[in-house]
Amino acid sequence: MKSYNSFLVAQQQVEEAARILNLDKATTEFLKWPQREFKFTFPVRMDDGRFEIFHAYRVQYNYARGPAKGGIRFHPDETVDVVRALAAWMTWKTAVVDLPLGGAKGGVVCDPRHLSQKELENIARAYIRASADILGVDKDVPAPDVYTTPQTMAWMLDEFETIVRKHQPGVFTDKPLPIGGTEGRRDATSRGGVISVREACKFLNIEPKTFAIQGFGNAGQRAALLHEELLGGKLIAACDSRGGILNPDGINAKELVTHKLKTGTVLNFPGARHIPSDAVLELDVDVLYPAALENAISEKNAGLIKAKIICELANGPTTPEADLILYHRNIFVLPDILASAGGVTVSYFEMLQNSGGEMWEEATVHARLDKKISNAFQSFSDALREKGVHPRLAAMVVGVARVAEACKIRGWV
Ligand SMILES: NC(=O)C1=CN([C@@H]2O[C@H](COP(=O)(O)OP(=O)(O)OC[C@H]3O[C@@H](n4cnc5c(N)ncnc54)[C@H](OP(=O)(O)O)[C@@H]3O)[C@@H](O)[C@H]2O)C=CC1
Ligand SMILES: O=C(O)CCC(=O)C(=O)O
Repeated sequence: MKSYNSFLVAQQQVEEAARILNLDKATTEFLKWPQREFKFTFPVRMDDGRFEIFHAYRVQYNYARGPAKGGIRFHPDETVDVVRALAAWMTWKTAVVDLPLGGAKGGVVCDPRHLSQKELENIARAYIRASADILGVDKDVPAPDVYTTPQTMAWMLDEFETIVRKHQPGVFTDKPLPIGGTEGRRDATSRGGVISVREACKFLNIEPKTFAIQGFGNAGQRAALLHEELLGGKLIAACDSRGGILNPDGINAKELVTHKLKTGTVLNFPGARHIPSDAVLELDVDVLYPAALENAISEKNAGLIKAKIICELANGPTTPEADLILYHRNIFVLPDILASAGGVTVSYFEMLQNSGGEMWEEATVHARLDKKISNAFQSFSDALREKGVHPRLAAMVVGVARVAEACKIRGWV
């Protein structure tokens, strides 16, 4: 099977957008690379008394528009190139939703599924001891990503504040509420995605009656609940890393979330039959939500996809070859840098509340998020119409143009 280097994919996407925008050579080259990247190696004491050595990264891709921003992932397959790609996509994502932020991402090579809570805490704190000097409200602001949670942010914030010896809640977002988190952040990624599906359905004149979800963690679970609640559709299939389930008559999203939280998997959900995880991508549904990892949709399966709309809650789930196949098959891709921008948008609201000592009502967060995503969809659909390119390229054109403009105004290129 062909393997993908996500960073090469991210660089190719910049080149394509730069060509449409007629960017000069220096600007294009500058935007193809991270401005700063850090590699950390640290020992952590494990529950059995041994020390284990962990490798970790933080990539600050571009900060022309504001402090670098993006999650920290704990995953066994993490590499510097994956983190670079994720940091690049954060840069275009914050620009597409027009936030005064740059893009960053971090990662620790580890498998949380085989670590205790104490070991995870030790890793989180060690990561901050290694990186504290490059983080800050006006430098770089992390958040959770795959296999990290608000609890991870709480440990990281505590370690950071112990080092700097003052309260700095805005240095981490998607924190638990009692230490400065915001209402509405936990489901913000999925809420943003579902809002973008609502806008796409108006744009395409489609009714989002049935949907399937690949990946059933934070983003996937909340998408299941919110699609049902806001758009009224029926969930027919879902999967996680252990396998998938299908029930064409419909799966109650709330019951499936409860089942997943109780048993750790979507498997054995009453009334549904088992299917391979990847089969969830190929079902005949109105909307497909990839909500797991990169490169799930490639030239291998793009020809088999039957969804009308693909809403990319995951970062980088579709390869460039698949983008073209889907475009020519008239399947509408809501690209990650728009569809998954709800999370960072509400993270920005959290930063605003932390700096002003405010606590917004949940309804305020939801209304402001809706406005941001709806406006971003408008810029994206304008670019689609004006440039006549496939959806990811249209979104990239919006994001890259804004970042390039900020670099130029600063006199960088
Ligand atoms: N959290 C956020 O705010 C944001 C997240 N994203 C992106 O959304 C995606 C999911 O993140 P999030 O929900 O936070 O992460 P979680 O760790 O909460 O969930 C990840 C899910 O993906 C599943 N998974 C992993 N590998 C596979 C596979 N091969 N096939 C099917 N499922 C798989 C996991 O399965 P299992 O449960 O069995 O481990 C888990 O259910 C990532 O791409 C992330 O970068 C994007 C924007 C913001
Ligand atoms: O809220 C954040 O800063 C993290 C968002 C993120 O990591 C993402 O959008 O991929």
